[in-house]
Amino acid sequence: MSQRKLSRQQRWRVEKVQAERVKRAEKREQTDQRQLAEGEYGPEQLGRVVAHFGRNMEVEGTDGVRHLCHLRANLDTLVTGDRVSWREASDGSGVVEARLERYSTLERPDARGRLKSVAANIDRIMIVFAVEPEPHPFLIDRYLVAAEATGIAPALVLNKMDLLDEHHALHALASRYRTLGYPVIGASTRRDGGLEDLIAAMDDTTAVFVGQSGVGKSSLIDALLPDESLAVGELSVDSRKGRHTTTTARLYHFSQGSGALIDSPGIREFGLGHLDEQQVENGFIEFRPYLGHCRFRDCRHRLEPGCAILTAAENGEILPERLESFRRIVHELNAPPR
Ligand SMILES: Nc1nc2c(ncn2[C@@H]2O[C@H](COP(=O)(O)OP(=O)(O)OP(=O)(O)O)[C@@H](O)[C@H]2O)c(=O)[nH]1
Ligand SMILES: [Zn+2]
Repeated sequence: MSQRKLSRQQRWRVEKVQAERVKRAEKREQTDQRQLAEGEYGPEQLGRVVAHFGRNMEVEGTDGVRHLCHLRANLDTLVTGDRVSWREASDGSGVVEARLERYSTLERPDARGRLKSVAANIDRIMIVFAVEPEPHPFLIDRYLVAAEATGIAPALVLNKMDLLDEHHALHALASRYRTLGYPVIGASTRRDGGLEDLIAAMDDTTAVFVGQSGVGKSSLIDALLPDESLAVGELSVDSRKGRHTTTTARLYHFSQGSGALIDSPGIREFGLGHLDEQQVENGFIEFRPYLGHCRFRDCRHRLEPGCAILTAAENGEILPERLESFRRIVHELNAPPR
């Protein structure tokens, strides 16, 4: 082995030449990769995230076919319901290149109490209540306020119509909400054609179903979706903190009509989280024309003189039941349950 001692200058020159070689090689590789990518991936196309697991997701193309995709490194995390631009690889998998702007998001607090998006581009929050368990108007109002705070239009679904008799007080309740401007859609999973109105009302929309336990959300969803679609949704995910099971929100298409549903246990619990006082005020849609017209700017609509909300209630423009719900929700905010 010949040992040649290089002068400092020689060594410097060799290093420089080598560095340039490395640089050229890197550049060539990048170009190769780009060419490879151009060749390997098809053209950009639109799609929708129908399930996601960290940086991997299922994307449904405009042809309705689902592809396992990964996310380009520089993109933020996506959520179910996101509309994306993606490209298909020769093996049927794909890469998501960009996210289209979201027109709505559903958020839930994470373990640390920070709000996190769980689903995007939802058109309707379907608040399910039922003939039994007997619905409490306060709870319906609570869901309505939470829905209004998202900017996503709520609708009410009165389920178990097969148990409803003609004189039932629920007719009055339904008409109260219709008068406020909310659609109230009757449904029954126990009656032929009992879901027709619901299917029609949800055409061309992506919805979520929320509502208290026992109102029949699972039964409705089972009846609306094609048989094979329910056994999915759970996936074990490795994270640095260890292995745990997460349940992702999933988008399903109805077997009839053109409606779709995004569902997960977390989404079903929507509406029970924290709201601030201003969201509560604004969540009572019939209060809106009066807000800002009270004598005191920080009026809380209790006993204050010159309160526009109280005056409207005295004049019959705001129902006493709704004012009562408002007070109860505000009270809960200030004295949260233990
Ligand atoms: N009579 C009648 N019963 C129904 C109807 N839909 C659901 N049920 C019954 O109501 C009960 C509750 O239904 P689920 O679908 O489990 O209700 P859920 O809202 O999913 O309840 P959680 O899973 O606790 O959130 C079950 O015993 C159903 O069989 C209906 O349209 N009519
Ligand atoms: Zn007031």
